[in-house]
Amino acid sequence: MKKIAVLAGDGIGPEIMAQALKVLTALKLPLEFEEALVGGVAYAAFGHPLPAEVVELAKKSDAVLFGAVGDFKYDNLPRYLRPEQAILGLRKALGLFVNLRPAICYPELTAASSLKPELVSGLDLLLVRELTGDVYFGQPRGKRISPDGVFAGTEEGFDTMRYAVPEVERIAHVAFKAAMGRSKHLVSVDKANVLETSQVWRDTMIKVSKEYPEVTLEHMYVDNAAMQLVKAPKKIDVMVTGNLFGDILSDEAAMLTGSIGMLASAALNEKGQGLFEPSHGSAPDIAGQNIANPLAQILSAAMMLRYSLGMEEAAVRIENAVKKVLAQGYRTGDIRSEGCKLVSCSEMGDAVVAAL
Ligand SMILES: NC(=O)c1ccc[n+]([C@@H]2O[C@H](COP(=O)([O-])OP(=O)(O)OC[C@H]3O[C@@H](n4cnc5c(N)ncnc54)[C@H](O)[C@@H]3O)[C@@H](O)[C@H]2O)c1
Ligand SMILES: CC(C)[C@H](C(=O)O)[C@@H](O)C(=O)O
Ligand SMILES: [Mg+2]
Repeated sequence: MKKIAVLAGDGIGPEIMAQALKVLTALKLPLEFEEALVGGVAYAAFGHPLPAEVVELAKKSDAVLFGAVGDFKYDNLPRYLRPEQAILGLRKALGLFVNLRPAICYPELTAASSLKPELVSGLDLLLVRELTGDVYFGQPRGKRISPDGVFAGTEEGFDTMRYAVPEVERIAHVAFKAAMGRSKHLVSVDKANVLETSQVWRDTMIKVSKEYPEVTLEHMYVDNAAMQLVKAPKKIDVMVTGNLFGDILSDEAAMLTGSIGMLASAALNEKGQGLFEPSHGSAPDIAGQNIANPLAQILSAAMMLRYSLGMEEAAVRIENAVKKVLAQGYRTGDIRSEGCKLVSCSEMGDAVVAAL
């Protein structure tokens, strides 16, 4: 029996999580689920977005299935109490430095993509994002009275962008291994023309590339990468980048697949333990209406079966069921197209269960 920590969170989190649980339950796998509150709902109940018990639950579980956290009503809380700290805190506490975000454009969704069908048809791009370093976690950071410069004496915010060589090495190995199993072409994204952090990143990528002579390593500045993603995304197969650039580029990549509601995400540590969540947020604008797309959450559950639980066959069953419901014409509002069968969030979950 494998133990899954189920952390649905805020906004659409509980709505999409219910669909993923429906699908997992229908597969009759040896899984037991333990639910807990995180994010804004945990702050409201316990005064903290990530209670210590939840970290313990996550650590002793075989995997974490995460929904989404956040609500604009918490925007004025200090950073350490904001709902987003739940996901950031879990990534740090579990050492989840690998983030895999596959951007796959299913044939039926080429019309829903933000790009012309010919640019995205057949798209299957893997974004490998470093997840526990960079400006997200670098110290020092804070707010202070500016000590120098033109704006000295005024309030300023500051963060520290940093990457240590071993930190880049370990994500580089993940990315090169992924490239070895695919087209043997790796694009590393940085801003080495401006940032010291990126120079360390690039030098380390070049050093690690010597261990993978079959892989062609290409470097791209992040501004160009943002452009290439919409110009010719199929020229990119595996893309590796840091935490901040990866966050931004993954939302951009999501729109090539038709919707942010299609982009699954796996966060893994050295032991293969993982947290699985859709790449999108809590979508407060559509929460409570049963209209969110649950497919990224359902596909994240499939990634959980594959990467943390060794249940490849069940993962493939879910992915095939998703392909089937799309072929059958079922669409939530975000991926609707002419002639489709427009369904609610829960109806989409039911359709996937029926298609298993
Ligand atoms: N991992 C996470 O938990 C996570 C990720 C991103 C953002 N957030 C948080 O979520 C909150 C809202 O952030 P945001 O609005 O910038 O980003 P968002 O991803 O929540 O929403 C952006 C847009 O995409 C739409 N959308 C998102 N998911 C969808 C789905 N499954 N189906 C249909 N439409 C979908 C939303 O309706 C919205 O219009 C913020 O508090 C933010 O910090 C959390
Ligand atoms: C909610 C936020 C902290 C998170 C991030 O920036 O990593 C989200 O945008 C994501 O992409 O998972
Ligand atoms: Mg993001």
